[in-house]
Amino acid sequence: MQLDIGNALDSAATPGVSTDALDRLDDAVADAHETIAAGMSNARFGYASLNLPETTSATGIERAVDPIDADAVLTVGIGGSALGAKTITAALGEANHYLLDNVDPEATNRLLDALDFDSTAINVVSKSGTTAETLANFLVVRDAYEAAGVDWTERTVVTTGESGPLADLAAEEELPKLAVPDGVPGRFSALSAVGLVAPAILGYDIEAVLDGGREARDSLTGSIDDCPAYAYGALAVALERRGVHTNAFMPYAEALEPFAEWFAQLWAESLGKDGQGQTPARALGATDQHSQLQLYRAGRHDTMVTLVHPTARDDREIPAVDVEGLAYLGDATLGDLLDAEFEATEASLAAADKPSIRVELDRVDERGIGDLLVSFEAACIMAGELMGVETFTQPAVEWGKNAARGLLGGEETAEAAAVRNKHNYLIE
Ligand SMILES: O=P(O)(O)OC[C@H]1O[C@](O)(CO)[C@@H](O)[C@@H]1O
Repeated sequence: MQLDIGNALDSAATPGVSTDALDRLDDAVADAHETIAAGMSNARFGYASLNLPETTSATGIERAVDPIDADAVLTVGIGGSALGAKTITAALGEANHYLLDNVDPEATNRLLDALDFDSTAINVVSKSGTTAETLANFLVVRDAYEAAGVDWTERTVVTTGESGPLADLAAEEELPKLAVPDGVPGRFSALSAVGLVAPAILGYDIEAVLDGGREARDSLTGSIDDCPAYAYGALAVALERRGVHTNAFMPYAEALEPFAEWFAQLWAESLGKDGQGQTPARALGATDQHSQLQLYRAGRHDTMVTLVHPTARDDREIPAVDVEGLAYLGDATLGDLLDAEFEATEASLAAADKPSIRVELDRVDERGIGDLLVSFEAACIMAGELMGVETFTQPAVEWGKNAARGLLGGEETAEAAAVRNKHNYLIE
Protein backbone atom coordinates (compact mmCIF):
# COMPACT_ATOMS: atom_id res chain seq x y z
CA MET A 1 0.00 0.00 0.00
CA GLN A 2 1.03 3.55 -0.65
CA LEU A 3 0.08 6.53 1.42
CA ASP A 4 -0.42 10.22 0.69
CA ILE A 5 -0.54 12.26 3.90
CA GLY A 6 -0.43 15.70 2.24
CA ASN A 7 -4.00 16.51 3.29
CA ALA A 8 -3.34 15.65 6.93
CA LEU A 9 -0.61 18.26 7.34
CA ASP A 10 -1.29 21.65 8.91
CA SER A 11 -0.61 23.32 5.58
CA ALA A 12 -3.77 21.66 4.26
CA ALA A 13 -6.06 20.98 7.22
CA THR A 14 -7.21 22.16 10.65
CA PRO A 15 -6.28 20.40 12.80
CA GLY A 16 -3.30 19.17 10.85
CA VAL A 17 0.18 17.94 11.70
CA SER A 18 3.20 20.20 11.18
CA THR A 19 6.36 18.85 9.57
CA ASP A 20 8.21 19.58 12.86
CA ALA A 21 5.72 17.39 14.66
CA LEU A 22 6.25 14.75 11.96
CA ASP A 23 9.98 14.76 12.72
CA ARG A 24 9.35 14.34 16.45
CA LEU A 25 6.83 11.61 15.63
CA ASP A 26 9.49 9.86 13.55
CA ASP A 27 11.78 9.53 16.58
CA ALA A 28 8.93 7.99 18.59
CA VAL A 29 8.12 5.64 15.71
CA ALA A 30 11.75 4.48 15.55
CA ASP A 31 11.66 3.58 19.27
CA ALA A 32 8.28 1.89 18.99
CA HIS A 33 9.45 -0.10 15.98
CA GLU A 34 12.21 -1.60 18.10
CA THR A 35 9.63 -2.76 20.64
CA ILE A 36 7.46 -4.21 17.86
CA ALA A 37 10.38 -5.94 16.11
CA ALA A 38 11.54 -7.45 19.43
CA GLY A 39 7.97 -8.55 20.13
CA MET A 40 7.84 -10.24 16.70
CA SER A 41 11.15 -12.05 17.10
CA ASN A 42 10.15 -13.28 20.59
CA ALA A 43 6.63 -14.10 19.36
CA ARG A 44 5.25 -12.05 22.23
CA PHE A 45 1.45 -11.93 22.71
CA GLY A 46 -0.07 -9.65 20.10
CA TYR A 47 3.13 -8.84 18.23
CA ALA A 48 3.18 -12.47 17.03
CA SER A 49 0.26 -11.49 14.75
CA LEU A 50 2.76 -9.84 12.40
CA ASN A 51 4.55 -13.18 12.00
CA LEU A 52 1.46 -14.92 10.58
CA PRO A 53 2.47 -14.41 6.93
CA GLU A 54 5.47 -16.62 7.83
CA THR A 55 4.00 -18.97 10.43
CA THR A 56 0.69 -19.80 8.73
CA SER A 57 0.81 -22.90 6.51
CA ALA A 58 -1.41 -22.51 3.46
CA THR A 59 -0.90 -26.18 2.54
CA GLY A 60 -1.85 -27.23 6.08
CA ILE A 61 -5.14 -25.34 5.80
CA GLU A 62 -5.80 -26.65 2.27
CA ARG A 63 -5.12 -30.21 3.42
CA ALA A 64 -7.56 -29.84 6.34
CA VAL A 65 -10.40 -28.55 4.17
CA ASP A 66 -9.69 -30.86 1.21
CA PRO A 67 -12.32 -33.48 2.23
CA ILE A 68 -15.02 -30.78 2.21
CA ASP A 69 -16.71 -30.48 -1.17
CA ALA A 70 -18.79 -27.29 -1.15
CA ASP A 71 -19.42 -24.26 -3.32
CA ALA A 72 -20.72 -22.08 -0.50
CA VAL A 73 -19.54 -21.46 3.06
CA LEU A 74 -21.48 -20.52 6.17
CA THR A 75 -19.10 -19.00 8.70
CA VAL A 76 -20.39 -19.21 12.27
CA GLY A 77 -18.29 -16.81 14.33
CA ILE A 78 -18.31 -13.22 15.57
CA GLY A 79 -15.96 -10.24 15.61
CA GLY A 80 -12.41 -11.26 14.75
CA SER A 81 -13.64 -14.80 14.16
CA ALA A 82 -15.80 -13.69 11.22
CA LEU A 83 -14.70 -10.29 9.89
CA GLY A 84 -11.27 -11.37 8.62
CA ALA A 85 -12.68 -14.25 6.57
CA LYS A 86 -15.48 -12.05 5.23
CA THR A 87 -13.01 -9.30 4.32
CA ILE A 88 -10.87 -11.72 2.30
CA THR A 89 -13.67 -13.45 0.38
CA ALA A 90 -15.53 -10.18 -0.28
CA ALA A 91 -12.32 -8.58 -1.57
CA LEU A 92 -12.07 -11.49 -4.02
CA GLY A 93 -15.63 -10.92 -5.20
CA GLU A 94 -17.10 -14.08 -3.60
CA ALA A 95 -20.89 -14.03 -3.29
CA ASN A 96 -21.34 -17.43 -1.62
CA HIS A 97 -19.76 -16.76 1.74
CA TYR A 98 -22.44 -16.23 4.37
CA LEU A 99 -21.91 -15.07 7.95
CA LEU A 100 -23.84 -16.02 11.03
CA ASP A 101 -22.29 -13.40 13.31
CA ASN A 102 -25.34 -12.29 15.23
CA VAL A 103 -28.20 -13.94 17.15
CA ASP A 104 -31.17 -12.32 15.43
CA PRO A 105 -33.67 -15.23 15.06
CA GLU A 106 -35.54 -13.69 12.13
CA ALA A 107 -32.34 -13.09 10.16
CA THR A 108 -31.07 -16.56 11.04
CA ASN A 109 -34.35 -18.16 9.90
CA ARG A 110 -34.22 -16.28 6.61
CA LEU A 111 -30.59 -17.28 6.01
CA LEU A 112 -31.10 -20.96 6.86
CA ASP A 113 -34.22 -21.09 4.69
CA ALA A 114 -32.22 -19.72 1.75
CA LEU A 115 -29.14 -21.96 2.05
CA ASP A 116 -28.63 -25.22 0.13
CA PHE A 117 -27.21 -27.31 2.99
CA ASP A 118 -25.95 -30.02 0.64
CA SER A 119 -23.43 -27.71 -1.00
CA THR A 120 -22.75 -25.41 1.97
CA ALA A 121 -19.81 -26.01 4.30
CA ILE A 122 -20.01 -24.95 7.97
CA ASN A 123 -16.94 -22.99 9.13
CA VAL A 124 -17.15 -22.61 12.92
CA VAL A 125 -14.62 -20.23 14.42
CA SER A 126 -14.06 -19.16 18.02
CA LYS A 127 -10.71 -18.45 19.66
CA SER A 128 -12.09 -18.87 23.19
CA GLY A 129 -14.52 -21.60 22.18
CA THR A 130 -16.97 -20.13 24.69
CA THR A 131 -18.62 -17.20 22.88
CA ALA A 132 -22.37 -17.57 23.51
CA GLU A 133 -23.51 -16.25 20.13
CA THR A 134 -21.22 -18.57 18.18
CA LEU A 135 -22.06 -21.68 20.19
CA ALA A 136 -25.80 -20.96 20.10
CA ASN A 137 -25.68 -20.40 16.33
CA PHE A 138 -23.70 -23.58 15.79
CA LEU A 139 -26.22 -25.64 17.75
CA VAL A 140 -29.02 -24.07 15.66
CA VAL A 141 -27.21 -24.76 12.37
CA ARG A 142 -26.33 -28.33 13.33
CA ASP A 143 -29.96 -28.93 14.23
CA ALA A 144 -31.17 -27.45 10.93
CA TYR A 145 -28.85 -29.69 8.89
CA GLU A 146 -29.99 -32.77 10.84
CA ALA A 147 -33.65 -31.81 10.37
CA ALA A 148 -32.99 -31.56 6.63
CA GLY A 149 -31.30 -34.97 6.65
CA VAL A 150 -27.93 -33.48 5.61
CA ASP A 151 -24.80 -34.85 7.33
CA TRP A 152 -23.24 -31.73 8.91
CA THR A 153 -20.18 -33.69 10.19
CA GLU A 154 -18.98 -34.14 6.56
CA ARG A 155 -19.31 -30.41 5.90
CA THR A 156 -17.97 -28.87 9.11
CA VAL A 157 -14.52 -27.56 10.00
CA VAL A 158 -13.74 -26.04 13.36
CA THR A 159 -11.10 -23.42 14.18
CA THR A 160 -10.64 -22.84 17.89
CA GLY A 161 -8.19 -22.93 20.82
CA GLU A 162 -6.64 -26.04 22.39
CA SER A 163 -9.46 -26.54 24.91
CA GLY A 164 -13.08 -25.48 25.51
CA PRO A 165 -16.58 -26.69 24.54
CA LEU A 166 -15.94 -26.25 20.82
CA ALA A 167 -12.64 -28.17 20.93
CA ASP A 168 -14.39 -30.95 22.88
CA LEU A 169 -17.22 -31.13 20.35
CA ALA A 170 -14.78 -31.28 17.44
CA ALA A 171 -12.93 -34.16 19.12
CA GLU A 172 -16.17 -35.97 19.95
CA GLU A 173 -17.44 -35.74 16.37
CA GLU A 174 -13.94 -36.20 14.83
CA LEU A 175 -14.35 -32.99 12.89
CA PRO A 176 -11.42 -31.41 11.07
CA LYS A 177 -10.04 -28.93 13.58
CA LEU A 178 -7.54 -26.13 13.07
CA ALA A 179 -5.89 -24.11 15.80
CA VAL A 180 -6.17 -20.40 16.45
CA PRO A 181 -2.46 -19.57 16.70
CA ASP A 182 -1.12 -18.80 20.16
CA GLY A 183 -0.27 -15.20 20.94
CA VAL A 184 -2.66 -13.79 18.32
CA PRO A 185 -5.77 -11.83 19.41
CA GLY A 186 -8.89 -12.57 17.33
CA ARG A 187 -8.98 -9.24 15.53
CA PHE A 188 -5.34 -9.71 14.40
CA SER A 189 -5.82 -13.32 13.19
CA ALA A 190 -7.11 -12.86 9.60
CA LEU A 191 -3.92 -14.35 8.09
CA SER A 192 -4.31 -17.58 10.05
CA ALA A 193 -6.83 -20.43 9.72
CA VAL A 194 -9.33 -18.02 11.30
CA GLY A 195 -9.51 -15.91 8.13
CA LEU A 196 -8.19 -18.38 5.54
CA VAL A 197 -10.35 -21.51 5.94
CA ALA A 198 -13.37 -20.00 4.16
CA PRO A 199 -11.40 -18.74 1.10
CA ALA A 200 -9.54 -22.09 1.01
CA ILE A 201 -12.81 -24.07 0.91
CA LEU A 202 -13.97 -21.75 -1.91
CA GLY A 203 -10.77 -22.45 -3.86
CA TYR A 204 -8.92 -19.12 -3.60
CA ASP A 205 -5.13 -18.82 -3.62
CA ILE A 206 -4.53 -18.27 0.09
CA GLU A 207 -0.74 -18.46 -0.41
CA ALA A 208 -1.04 -15.27 -2.47
CA VAL A 209 -2.91 -13.62 0.43
CA LEU A 210 0.02 -14.58 2.68
CA ASP A 211 2.45 -13.19 0.05
CA GLY A 212 0.68 -9.82 0.25
CA GLY A 213 0.98 -10.01 4.02
CA ARG A 214 4.71 -10.74 3.75
CA GLU A 215 5.16 -7.68 1.56
CA ALA A 216 3.52 -5.51 4.21
CA ARG A 217 5.51 -7.10 7.01
CA ASP A 218 8.79 -6.65 5.11
CA SER A 219 7.92 -2.96 4.62
CA LEU A 220 8.05 -2.29 8.37
CA THR A 221 11.00 0.03 9.03
CA GLY A 222 11.75 2.40 11.90
CA SER A 223 10.79 5.51 9.92
CA ILE A 224 7.46 6.97 8.78
CA ASP A 225 9.25 8.34 5.70
CA ASP A 226 9.40 4.91 4.08
CA CYS A 227 6.86 2.83 6.02
CA PRO A 228 3.22 3.56 5.01
CA ALA A 229 1.77 1.31 7.72
CA TYR A 230 3.56 3.05 10.58
CA ALA A 231 3.00 6.47 9.00
CA TYR A 232 -0.76 5.83 9.01
CA GLY A 233 -0.78 4.76 12.66
CA ALA A 234 1.42 7.69 13.75
CA LEU A 235 -0.59 10.28 11.81
CA ALA A 236 -3.87 9.02 13.24
CA VAL A 237 -2.46 9.32 16.77
CA ALA A 238 -1.08 12.80 16.08
CA LEU A 239 -4.47 13.91 14.75
CA GLU A 240 -6.31 12.37 17.70
CA ARG A 241 -4.03 14.34 20.05
CA ARG A 242 -5.23 17.44 18.15
CA GLY A 243 -8.92 16.65 18.74
CA VAL A 244 -9.67 14.37 15.77
CA HIS A 245 -11.78 11.77 17.57
CA THR A 246 -13.55 10.22 14.58
CA ASN A 247 -11.95 8.29 11.73
CA ALA A 248 -14.31 7.86 8.77
CA PHE A 249 -12.96 4.85 6.88
CA MET A 250 -14.09 5.11 3.25
CA PRO A 251 -12.96 2.54 0.69
CA TYR A 252 -13.74 3.31 -2.97
CA ALA A 253 -14.56 -0.31 -3.82
CA GLU A 254 -17.67 -2.29 -2.88
CA ALA A 255 -15.43 -5.34 -2.43
CA LEU A 256 -13.72 -3.52 0.46
CA GLU A 257 -16.89 -2.70 2.43
CA PRO A 258 -16.34 -5.62 4.88
CA PHE A 259 -12.72 -4.40 5.20
CA ALA A 260 -14.11 -1.15 6.70
CA GLU A 261 -16.06 -3.28 9.20
CA TRP A 262 -12.90 -5.25 10.01
CA PHE A 263 -11.00 -1.97 10.49
CA ALA A 264 -13.73 -0.69 12.83
CA GLN A 265 -13.24 -3.66 15.19
CA LEU A 266 -9.44 -3.43 14.98
CA TRP A 267 -9.33 0.31 15.71
CA ALA A 268 -12.07 0.40 18.36
CA GLU A 269 -11.22 -2.76 20.31
CA SER A 270 -7.43 -2.16 20.21
CA LEU A 271 -7.19 1.59 20.87
CA GLY A 272 -10.40 2.39 22.79
CA LYS A 273 -8.71 2.44 26.20
CA ASP A 274 -7.87 4.77 29.09
CA GLY A 275 -10.24 7.44 27.79
CA GLN A 276 -8.51 7.50 24.43
CA GLY A 277 -9.26 6.13 20.95
CA GLN A 278 -10.80 7.33 17.69
CA THR A 279 -14.34 6.29 16.80
CA PRO A 280 -14.20 4.44 13.48
CA ALA A 281 -17.07 5.35 11.16
CA ARG A 282 -17.74 3.02 8.26
CA ALA A 283 -18.37 4.64 4.92
CA LEU A 284 -18.23 3.59 1.27
CA GLY A 285 -17.11 5.61 -1.76
CA ALA A 286 -18.89 6.93 -3.80
CA THR A 287 -22.19 5.91 -2.10
CA ASP A 288 -21.67 7.78 1.19
CA GLN A 289 -20.72 11.00 -0.52
CA HIS A 290 -24.51 11.18 -0.78
CA SER A 291 -25.17 10.48 2.90
CA GLN A 292 -22.24 11.28 5.23
CA LEU A 293 -19.98 13.71 3.35
CA GLN A 294 -22.02 16.77 4.37
CA LEU A 295 -20.99 16.14 7.96
CA TYR A 296 -17.33 15.38 7.17
CA ARG A 297 -17.05 18.64 5.18
CA ALA A 298 -19.24 21.02 7.18
CA GLY A 299 -19.41 19.46 10.67
CA ARG A 300 -17.03 19.84 13.62
CA HIS A 301 -13.28 19.75 12.98
CA ASP A 302 -13.03 16.44 14.89
CA THR A 303 -13.06 13.95 12.00
CA MET A 304 -10.42 12.60 9.64
CA VAL A 305 -11.35 10.64 6.52
CA THR A 306 -9.33 7.63 5.40
CA LEU A 307 -9.85 7.23 1.66
CA VAL A 308 -8.86 3.77 0.35
CA HIS A 309 -8.45 3.68 -3.42
CA PRO A 310 -7.53 0.77 -5.69
CA THR A 311 -5.81 2.19 -8.78
CA ALA A 312 -6.60 -0.77 -11.07
CA ARG A 313 -9.87 -2.65 -11.52
CA ASP A 314 -12.08 -4.32 -14.14
CA ASP A 315 -14.29 -1.71 -15.75
CA ARG A 316 -17.54 -1.11 -17.62
CA GLU A 317 -18.39 1.37 -20.34
CA ILE A 318 -21.10 3.96 -19.74
CA PRO A 319 -23.20 3.83 -22.95
CA ALA A 320 -23.08 6.98 -25.07
CA VAL A 321 -26.29 9.03 -24.87
CA ASP A 322 -27.29 11.99 -26.97
CA VAL A 323 -28.98 13.96 -24.18
CA GLU A 324 -27.85 17.45 -23.29
CA GLY A 325 -26.12 17.47 -19.93
CA LEU A 326 -25.45 13.74 -20.02
CA ALA A 327 -23.06 13.46 -22.96
CA TYR A 328 -20.06 13.83 -20.62
CA LEU A 329 -20.96 10.50 -19.06
CA GLY A 330 -21.10 8.67 -22.35
CA ASP A 331 -17.42 9.27 -22.99
CA ALA A 332 -16.42 7.68 -19.70
CA THR A 333 -16.48 4.35 -17.88
CA LEU A 334 -17.89 3.62 -14.42
CA GLY A 335 -14.28 3.37 -13.22
CA ASP A 336 -13.52 6.83 -14.61
CA LEU A 337 -16.54 8.20 -12.79
CA LEU A 338 -15.55 6.50 -9.52
CA ASP A 339 -11.99 7.87 -9.80
CA ALA A 340 -13.30 11.37 -10.53
CA GLU A 341 -15.60 11.11 -7.50
CA PHE A 342 -12.68 9.96 -5.37
CA GLU A 343 -10.39 12.80 -6.46
CA ALA A 344 -13.21 15.31 -6.08
CA THR A 345 -14.12 14.11 -2.59
CA GLU A 346 -10.50 14.23 -1.38
CA ALA A 347 -10.16 17.76 -2.79
CA SER A 348 -13.51 18.82 -1.31
CA LEU A 349 -12.33 17.82 2.16
CA ALA A 350 -9.11 19.81 1.70
CA ALA A 351 -11.14 22.78 0.45
CA ALA A 352 -13.12 22.55 3.72
CA ASP A 353 -9.85 22.41 5.71
CA LYS A 354 -10.59 18.85 6.86
CA PRO A 355 -7.83 16.21 7.30
CA SER A 356 -7.77 13.10 5.14
CA ILE A 357 -5.28 10.37 4.36
CA ARG A 358 -5.15 8.68 0.96
CA VAL A 359 -4.38 4.93 1.00
CA GLU A 360 -3.71 3.42 -2.42
CA LEU A 361 -3.22 -0.16 -3.56
CA ASP A 362 -2.78 -1.48 -7.05
CA ARG A 363 -5.66 -3.95 -7.19
CA VAL A 364 -8.11 -5.62 -4.81
CA ASP A 365 -6.87 -9.20 -5.21
CA GLU A 366 -5.29 -11.89 -3.02
CA ARG A 367 -1.98 -10.00 -2.60
CA GLY A 368 -3.70 -6.64 -2.26
CA ILE A 369 -5.98 -7.73 0.58
CA GLY A 370 -3.14 -9.58 2.35
CA ASP A 371 -1.08 -6.37 2.17
CA LEU A 372 -3.93 -4.17 3.44
CA LEU A 373 -4.76 -6.45 6.38
CA VAL A 374 -1.17 -6.70 7.67
CA SER A 375 -0.44 -3.02 6.96
CA PHE A 376 -3.40 -1.88 9.06
CA GLU A 377 -2.59 -4.39 11.80
CA ALA A 378 0.92 -2.87 11.94
CA ALA A 379 -0.56 0.66 11.83
CA CYS A 380 -2.80 -0.24 14.78
CA ILE A 381 0.06 -1.78 16.78
CA MET A 382 2.18 1.34 16.15
CA ALA A 383 -0.71 3.58 17.24
CA GLY A 384 -1.12 1.55 20.42
CA GLU A 385 2.60 1.90 21.21
CA LEU A 386 2.49 5.68 20.70
CA MET A 387 -0.70 6.01 22.78
CA GLY A 388 0.73 3.83 25.55
CA VAL A 389 -2.34 1.58 25.66
CA GLU A 390 -2.63 -2.21 26.02
CA THR A 391 -3.42 -2.90 22.34
CA PHE A 392 -4.06 -6.64 22.46
CA THR A 393 -6.77 -7.15 25.08
CA GLN A 394 -10.41 -6.00 25.32
CA PRO A 395 -11.35 -6.12 29.02
CA ALA A 396 -14.26 -3.69 28.66
CA VAL A 397 -16.35 -6.21 26.71
CA GLU A 398 -16.54 -8.69 29.61
CA TRP A 399 -19.12 -6.68 31.65
CA GLY A 400 -21.83 -7.16 29.06
CA LYS A 401 -20.99 -10.86 28.61
CA ASN A 402 -21.26 -11.46 32.36
CA ALA A 403 -24.56 -9.61 32.45
CA ALA A 404 -26.04 -11.61 29.54
CA ARG A 405 -24.92 -14.92 31.04
CA GLY A 406 -26.52 -13.98 34.35
CA LEU A 407 -29.77 -12.85 32.73
CA LEU A 408 -30.02 -16.11 30.77
CA GLY A 409 -29.86 -18.22 33.89
CA GLY A 410 -26.15 -18.95 33.86
CA GLU A 411 -24.36 -18.28 37.13
CA GLU A 412 -25.77 -15.13 38.86
CA THR A 413 -23.52 -12.15 38.22
CA ALA A 414 -23.24 -8.69 39.74
CA GLU A 415 -23.60 -7.34 36.24
CA ALA A 416 -26.90 -9.15 35.74
CA ALA A 417 -28.11 -7.73 39.05
CA ALA A 418 -27.12 -4.26 37.87
CA VAL A 419 -29.17 -4.76 34.72
CA ARG A 420 -32.19 -5.77 36.77
CA ASN A 421 -31.78 -2.67 38.99
CA LYS A 422 -31.35 -0.20 36.14
CA HIS A 423 -32.98 3.25 36.36
CA ASN A 424 -36.19 3.54 34.36
CA TYR A 425 -37.52 6.83 32.91
CA LEU A 426 -40.08 5.66 30.39
CA ILE A 427 -41.54 7.97 27.78
CA GLU A 428 -44.36 6.45 25.71
O1 LIG B 1 -13.19 -15.84 18.83
P1 LIG B 1 -14.03 -15.70 20.03
O2 LIG B 1 -13.35 -16.10 21.29
O3 LIG B 1 -15.36 -16.40 19.86
O4 LIG B 1 -14.36 -14.12 20.24
C1 LIG B 1 -15.03 -13.40 19.25
C2 LIG B 1 -14.83 -11.93 19.44
O5 LIG B 1 -15.35 -11.53 20.71
C3 LIG B 1 -14.42 -10.65 21.34
O6 LIG B 1 -13.74 -11.35 22.32
C4 LIG B 1 -15.15 -9.48 21.96
O7 LIG B 1 -16.18 -9.91 22.74
C5 LIG B 1 -13.50 -10.19 20.24
O8 LIG B 1 -12.28 -9.71 20.70
C6 LIG B 1 -13.39 -11.45 19.42
O9 LIG B 1 -12.91 -11.19 18.14
